[in-house]
Amino acid sequence: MSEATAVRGNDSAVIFTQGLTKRYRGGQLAVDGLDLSVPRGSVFGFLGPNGSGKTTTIRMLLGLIEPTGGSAHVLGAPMPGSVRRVLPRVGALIEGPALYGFLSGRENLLRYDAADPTADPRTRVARVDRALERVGLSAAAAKKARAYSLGMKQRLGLAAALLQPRDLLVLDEPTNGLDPQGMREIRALVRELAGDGSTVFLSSHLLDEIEQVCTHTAVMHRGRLVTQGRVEEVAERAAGARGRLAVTTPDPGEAARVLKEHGVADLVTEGEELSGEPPPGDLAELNAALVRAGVRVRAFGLRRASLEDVFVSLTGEGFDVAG
Ligand SMILES: Nc1ncnc2c1ncn2[C@@H]1O[C@H](COP(=O)(O)OP(=O)(O)OP(=O)(O)O)[C@@H](O)[C@H]1O
Repeated sequence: MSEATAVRGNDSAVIFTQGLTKRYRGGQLAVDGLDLSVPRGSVFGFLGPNGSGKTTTIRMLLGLIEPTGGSAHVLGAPMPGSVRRVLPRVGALIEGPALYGFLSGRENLLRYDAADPTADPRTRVARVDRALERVGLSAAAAKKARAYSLGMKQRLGLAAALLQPRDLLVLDEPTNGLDPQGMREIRALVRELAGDGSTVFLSSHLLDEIEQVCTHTAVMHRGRLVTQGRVEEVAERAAGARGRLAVTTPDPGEAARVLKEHGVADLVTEGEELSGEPPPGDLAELNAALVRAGVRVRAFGLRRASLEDVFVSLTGEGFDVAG
């Protein structure tokens, strides 16, 4: 059936939850019966609008709060019971890194490394320099952290998560608050980290971020899982295997008539762009029919459904609603 089932079968899930649930003391059901399966080596995008339960889930996965129901396994071990065994193998960046503003970037990392009882002090400096280099902060390493931009602070947080080799990186909204350039840089860095073989689990409320960076995704809505799997599969599953037909033309009225006549359903016209459900059969014929009718076609093709389409079709709501 789904990717999740396959992963369960071959035991390669780095994160695996069953019925994971968190009800806060005030009664708020923040996460409701979550079954999550994160394949080894994936860049897994945990997607949902603000308030959909992402941070609560991450906090449970890292053993920072106790679930009120269900179970969570991280790197094969139950959480929060195995925190001591699991956390040294997990690099985490949650809710912005905690930094000392009066220390330089390098000094912050040296301190961070010194707080890790498993870190060998003799190799500390080399380790810190390698991490700084990895995130592109070598040149700014001597600057005080308070003079860092938000993007540089995020990089420094990532560097802290990378001091040791990690099997899993957990990043909670790593591009939150960054300008477009900062976002691009952090995304490129995440791709690079994933290329090194660790599994990356990142949360985001940005659909295009997940589409650009991730191999897999799980979509949350009001504490519940809406769908999960490979990004392309998730997009296809909800919108039908073929996606939507998209036509650009300066003759939208005539184009709409021809498309309808040829069985294109759910037709939407926005200026010179038309889109609709493609009819069965050869689309080349449809294109030829447009041209025969005198429609000047600028572009004609199938557009893959976006994660936004998926979210809207599965929840009946736009993505911007807060849970
Ligand atoms: N400590 C808490 N006590 C009570 N309710 C909480 C607590 N933390 C979060 N919540 C509620 O639980 C729900 C899920 O919040 P959570 O922070 O997990 O969502 P999120 O998807 O991470 O959103 P955001 O991106 O805004 O952080 C929200 O309705 C939130 O108000």
